[in-house]
Amino acid sequence: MKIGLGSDHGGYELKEKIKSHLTEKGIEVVDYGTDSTDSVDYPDYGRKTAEGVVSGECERAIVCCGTGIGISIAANKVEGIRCALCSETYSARMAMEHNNSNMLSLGARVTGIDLALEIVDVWLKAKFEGGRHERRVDKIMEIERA
Ligand SMILES: O=C(CO)[C@H](O)[C@H](O)[C@H](O)COP(=O)(O)O
Repeated sequence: MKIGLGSDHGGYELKEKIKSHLTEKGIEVVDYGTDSTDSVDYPDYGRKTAEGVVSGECERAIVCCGTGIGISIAANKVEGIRCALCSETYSARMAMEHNNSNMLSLGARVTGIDLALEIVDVWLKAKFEGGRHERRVDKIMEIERA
């Protein structure tokens, strides 16, 4: 599985930790930036990372900014993206099992590194349950086509 990663300056350090964490597990990553803590605009990186998922360059992606809010809002504007902002593991699991999210967002100024890495692991391990949830996710995607 290839995982995309993106962040603004506020999420840069967390993105780098996630990159090492995934690489150590043998998971391939595609890094869409940013490349330092110099101030940048989160919509640029939310969009770029989301487009990597939609194009198929990566299967799923993880984005980080200060709160995780701005970058998830930006990512969710890209057609085909379901980006879930999570600050605990239960929501991360549900975001896959029920919502079939293809992107995870984390707030580097909100969630500590150890918890953030646990959230990443839970989200990556979880599987979409389908069934009634498929109908609901299909309805979400219909909104984009309306
Ligand atoms: O987009 C955000 C909030 O929704 C992120 O937290 C950004 O990282 C934050 O706004 C950046 O703020 P800064 O004061 O420019 O570092």
